[in-house]
Amino acid sequence: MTPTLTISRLTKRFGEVEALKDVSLVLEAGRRAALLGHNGAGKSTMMKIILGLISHDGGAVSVCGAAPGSPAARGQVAYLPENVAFHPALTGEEQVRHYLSLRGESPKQAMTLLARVGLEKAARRRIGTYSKGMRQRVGLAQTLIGRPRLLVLDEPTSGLDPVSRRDFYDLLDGLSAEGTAILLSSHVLTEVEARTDSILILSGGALVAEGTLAELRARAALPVALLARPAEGHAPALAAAFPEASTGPDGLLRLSCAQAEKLPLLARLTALGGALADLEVIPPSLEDIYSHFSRRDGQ
Ligand SMILES: Nc1ncnc2c1ncn2[C@@H]1O[C@H](COP(=O)(O)OP(=O)(O)OP(=O)(O)O)[C@@H](O)[C@H]1O
Repeated sequence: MTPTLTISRLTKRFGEVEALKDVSLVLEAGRRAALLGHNGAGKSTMMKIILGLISHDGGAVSVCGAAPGSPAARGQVAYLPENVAFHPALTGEEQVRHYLSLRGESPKQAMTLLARVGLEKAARRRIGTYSKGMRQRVGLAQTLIGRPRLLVLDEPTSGLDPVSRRDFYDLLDGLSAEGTAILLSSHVLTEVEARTDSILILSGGALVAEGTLAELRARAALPVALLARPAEGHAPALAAAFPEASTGPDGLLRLSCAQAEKLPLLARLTALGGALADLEVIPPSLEDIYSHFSRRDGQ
């Protein structure tokens, strides 16, 4: 089956700026990919090219087998911008009916779409009275018109509280289970970890990493930190046993090792028995992994 989105060796230049450099990726039906990257990394440029809003200089992009921006591609792709704006005086139902008419679809579907995103009860209220999370749901309802096979969502959860975010991702899970491919940009690493199938990191226009978080974690091979609390009166003995460790002002012994050396180090520490009051193992954080890959020149 043709992948929903195929990008090969994509390049885009704005004058002196190389916004995208040789980017290749494939997004299969039903897969959810998170696009991460620093400000100016090229995320919006990539989304605009996929949507057919701007042209590219080199390489190829195919949306469900069609060229971006062609009628065939436009019928299969939907976009939710970061700052979605609706008319505050319209009700949710009126707004979605309007979009349905613009797409040549029956406005009667409005309530079904709003129910799909959990807005059936508020559908007849003015959008001006909606919370940010509810407005995002109107936006998502609008993207579902015509059952697109690819959703492109630009920071869809920015400004949402944790519960609204979880609800939003629950909706996306349902859509991906039906075969919709989802490409979303985000700066919230913790949410994309659990709620997407793969992570794409753009840095300076290049795709520098692609995979599940577990794969990226393994590839980054960042050190693991261990914090050991000495038992009363055992701090000097512990420090002597681990000369490579540093002791913080909190009295904790700080050690760092490669992932493969973690168990031998733990064994050495636990062999000390009563000299140790507590031990904490701290794996590299999502931020550590992200900054490992997205480091820009000179940073
Ligand atoms: N129309 C344009 N004209 C000139 N330069 C542009 C244009 N659009 C984007 N750029 C440049 O291309 C690079 C990539 O920009 P882009 O907007 O794609 O980044 P981004 O990853 O979406 O950033 P952000 O997270 O801040 O939205 C930046 O250096 C930007 O200044």
